Amino acid sequence: MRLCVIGCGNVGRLVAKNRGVLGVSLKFFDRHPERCFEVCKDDCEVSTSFDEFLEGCDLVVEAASPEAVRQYAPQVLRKADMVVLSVGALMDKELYGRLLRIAENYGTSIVVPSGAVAGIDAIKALKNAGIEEVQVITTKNPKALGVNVEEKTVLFEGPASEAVKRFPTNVNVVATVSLAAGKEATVKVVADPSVDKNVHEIRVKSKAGELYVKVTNVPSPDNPKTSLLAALSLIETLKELVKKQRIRIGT
Ligand SMILES: NC(=O)C1=CN([C@@H]2O[C@H](COP(=O)(O)OP(=O)(O)OC[C@H]3O[C@@H](n4cnc5c(N)ncnc54)[C@H](O)[C@@H]3O)[C@@H](O)[C@H]2O)C=CC1
Ligand SMILES: O=C([O-])CC(=O)C(=O)O
Repeated sequence: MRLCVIGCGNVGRLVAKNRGVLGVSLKFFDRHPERCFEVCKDDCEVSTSFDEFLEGCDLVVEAASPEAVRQYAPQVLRKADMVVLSVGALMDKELYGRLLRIAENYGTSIVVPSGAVAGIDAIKALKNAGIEEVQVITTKNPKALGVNVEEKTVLFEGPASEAVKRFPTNVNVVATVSLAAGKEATVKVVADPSVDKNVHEIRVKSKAGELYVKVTNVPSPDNPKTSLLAALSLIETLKELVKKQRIRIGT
């Protein structure tokens, strides 16, 4: 199995480290190819042309940016299944619809890992009973959010589709929650100098009950915006996709 990864940053590096566990051969692409040469050393391939990168891929992982989803997903889905981490891009209804149509026509799939949040399994299940309300509060250190504030400050309040535009590489989770719920989440983004974790609180009200989930994530050492859990969630998703599972746990 050849796994092709767009993005040689923090998450791409962790995929490379887990190559043995996944039992795949790896090929990387990044607009900064030097990052891929650093990640790969001698034991994986690096492409500097996207067309060449796509050749022979069994599964493609996007671990780059929402812009990369817009740029490459239409081409990828004509050839292979694609795991998308920059889920915020899918809040664009036109792009979302277009990608689903391509996937339908070419028999491929888009896979969205739970990423930096928990509870996606229950949200999906609750959707079957009808979801009335979905809220997400994301709190991070100001440095992770790229702002300089001295005290706890609400930076944004509004719908998920606006939140992902304002913070494209900080709140992809609100898109994942919205897609799982089939309803756009209302979002609050908070910068708090007293926190050194990436905290996401999810509240869902449904006819089958209420859900409150809080994750307090350790940031990745190489990119404080991205929780370690997001990369670990991708690794777990990839294990399920590349290896024949004799048992599947969770919805
Ligand atoms: N779904 C989720 O729960 C989460 C998603 N993420 C997202 O996952 C993605 C990867 O995260 P990290 O590895 O921490 O980011 P990173 O910034 O460390 O690495 C991203 C790499 O992708 C490359 N890249 C970006 N746009 C590109 C493009 N258009 N074409 C080619 N290369 C491009 C960059 O040069 C960089 O090397 C980010 O978009 C991040 O926001 C992060 C955390 C949680
Ligand atoms: O990793 C996190 O805590 C959340 C994040 O950056 C995102 O959703 O884009």
